[in-house]
Amino acid sequence: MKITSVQPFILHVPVTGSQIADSTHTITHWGVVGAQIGTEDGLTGYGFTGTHAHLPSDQLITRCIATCHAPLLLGEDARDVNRLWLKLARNPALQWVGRAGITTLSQAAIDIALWDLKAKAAGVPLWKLLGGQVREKVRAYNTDIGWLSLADDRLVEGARRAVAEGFTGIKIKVGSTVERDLRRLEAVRRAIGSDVTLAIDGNGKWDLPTCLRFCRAAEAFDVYWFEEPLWYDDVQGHAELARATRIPIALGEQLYTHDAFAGFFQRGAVHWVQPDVTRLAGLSEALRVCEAAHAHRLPVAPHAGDMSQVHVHLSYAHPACAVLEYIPWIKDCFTEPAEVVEGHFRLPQQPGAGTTPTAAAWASLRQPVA
Ligand SMILES: O=C(NO)[C@H](O)[C@H](O)[C@H](O)CO
Ligand SMILES: [Mg+2]
Repeated sequence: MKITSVQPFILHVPVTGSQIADSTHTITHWGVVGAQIGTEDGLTGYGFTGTHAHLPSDQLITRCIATCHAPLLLGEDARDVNRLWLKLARNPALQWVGRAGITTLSQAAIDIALWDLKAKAAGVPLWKLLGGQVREKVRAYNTDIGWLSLADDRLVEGARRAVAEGFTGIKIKVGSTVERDLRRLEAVRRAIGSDVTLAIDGNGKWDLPTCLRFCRAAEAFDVYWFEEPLWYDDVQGHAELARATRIPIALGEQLYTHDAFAGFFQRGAVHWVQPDVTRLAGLSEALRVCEAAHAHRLPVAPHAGDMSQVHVHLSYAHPACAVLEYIPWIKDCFTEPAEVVEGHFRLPQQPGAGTTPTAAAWASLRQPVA
């Protein structure tokens, strides 16, 4: 299956309600920045990374795809996913400028497109290619009702709505002030009752004293996990917090390599592991993180950088995966949207990795790649 073309693309897709915010980011669109890989036998694979739709930095990624990674792929056999992953990740010049960052976001799009091709060539959904269904259902939790930009009453109303729609888990954002966030956490727990899992996500904003003060009070509300409480690379801080609170610590959406996860595993600084194929240079590295998490008996909850289009396949096929994030912004851009029915992700049926855009999205949402 010889690679004959590698074309970058950028789609900018509106978020729910025109703008959302967490403790660190305020965005109006999600960036689907990817690669379309053509082969001599007519199959086309699609892969993408996830961004905050900042066009100049999206174009850094597409330039990396077009000028750095594409020349390493043309003429190669698309089935050689492992060999090509190493060829790109260990290319001396590219390794020198970026073992983490633009080059890994660019490689994420390439690697996912190669897995899409592999599954399409086999005529099966990716979860089948990864070894088949290891669980009957994949439970969803809804993040799209928990933004920090929502007023208290809208937050509580959205939590109630998600539960009424069948979600058995939700996640709300924290990272404003301890007092405000505790008030919102209590109001949401009161509204949804004790049977719905309620996670919180700080997106790395607070320092350790603030987290310690918040967790002391927050433990009363049965918090399912505290996601990214501290700065993304702060292993020591997360290890101290993990020992000081009964609230499980979740992290991983900002980590670029399985080595970065290893540091948190070794220090007991994480309980819920959140790899993201769109940041980890693709599915190939995310699988290594899932294997490592499983070896440490830690559950995996992949981050929705792909809005779960690819992670729904991973979650059906890998024994370490336990629950999956639901953010619906981009699902209708794809020929098989990652859908949630009665609180669980539907099992994908189409051949491929769930990354094939619809003609309408391809035509209406495309942005210039250079
Ligand atoms: O942290 C997250 N999920 O767990 C979300 O990806 C971020 O909140 C969004 O990208 C908006 O910045
Ligand atoms: Mg998060």
